[in-house]
Amino acid sequence: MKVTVVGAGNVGATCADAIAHRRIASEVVLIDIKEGFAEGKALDIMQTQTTLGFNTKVTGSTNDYSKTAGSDVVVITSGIPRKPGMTREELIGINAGIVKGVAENLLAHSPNAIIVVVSNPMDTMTYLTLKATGLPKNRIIGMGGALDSSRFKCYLSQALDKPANDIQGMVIGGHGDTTMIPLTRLASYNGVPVSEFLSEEELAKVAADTMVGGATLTGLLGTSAWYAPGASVAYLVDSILNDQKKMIPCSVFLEGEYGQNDICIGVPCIIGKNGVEKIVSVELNDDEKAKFAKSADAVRAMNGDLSSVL
Ligand SMILES: NC(=O)c1ccc[n+]([C@@H]2O[C@H](COP(=O)([O-])OP(=O)(O)OC[C@H]3O[C@@H](n4cnc5c(N)ncnc54)[C@H](O)[C@@H]3O)[C@@H](O)[C@H]2O)c1
Ligand SMILES: O=C(O)C[C@H](O)C(=O)O
Repeated sequence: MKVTVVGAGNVGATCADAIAHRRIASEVVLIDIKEGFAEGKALDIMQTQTTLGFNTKVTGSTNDYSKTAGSDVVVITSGIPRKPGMTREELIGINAGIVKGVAENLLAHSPNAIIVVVSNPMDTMTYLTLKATGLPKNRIIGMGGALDSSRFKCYLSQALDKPANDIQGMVIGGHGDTTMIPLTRLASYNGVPVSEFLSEEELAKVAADTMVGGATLTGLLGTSAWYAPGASVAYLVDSILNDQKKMIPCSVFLEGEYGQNDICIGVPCIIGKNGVEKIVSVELNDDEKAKFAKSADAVRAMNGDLSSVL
């Protein structure tokens, strides 16, 4: 199985590395516009083959899309990241043009690929990719909810002082500082609702920390995060390539689900070899429904700014 990752920067290279060393695909192609950059990252990853014990072939290319031909999955991470104090939404002006051009180049060489969109503002970039390519909605998946949910479980594990892998939880809604919806009501510690162990105030703090999880890291690092984002993309790609049918919150095109139409936003999905195989309808309470509608309004307003590229 072949995966192309566009953008050999922090997230793209970390994702390629995770796909290779976890043996998720037999071949990974990294591609970037910066001369020699993707080739260098690929060579560096290949030099971990014997110490990490994998056989995935990783190659790099400077803007030559013929090298990406026949990819089963393509991941778009190209574009600029935010700096401290910025929102993801402020990236739209530069990233929209990049994502649209990249998606067209990818499809010309891999007409059957499933596209995973990572570049921010991710929900709007996912919508743009869907509209610009005209591909069926099951083949366009925005990655954000997998990352936000892993941060949610990390903060829950710290508040509970319990192992993160014993915790279940999900974040839906937009992938934005104010649009994310950590579903604290449904989170559990080995099946026991976390509300049995944490007060309302403690749960509200976990939710608030989760929502600004990306901004907190951007403040600490001076640019946005890459280890958890890269690992989250690899987790999603694994579910596609190995037909794992995991339930992962992803930004996908809605046609009536969760009361929304003509929008890409985070909802729980079954992810397998056909991409989005099912959108799972979770019964939300009134407060969660109101938050989801508000989140969708904000994402839809951002989509309105795509008129110059669509
Ligand atoms: N969805 C998520 O959960 C999530 C998580 C982390 C980062 N991101 C987003 O991913 C994007 C990348 O972040 P990063 O930290 O890797 O940034 P980065 O600057 O480290 O890497 C981006 C790379 O894209 C390349 N690039 C730019 N235009 C290109 C083009 N037309 N074709 C090919 N490559 C091109 C650049 O040369 C650079 O190497 C940002 O928009 C960031 O906000 C999203
Ligand atoms: O925070 C960002 O800008 C990058 C990414 O969306 C993240 O959540 O880490």
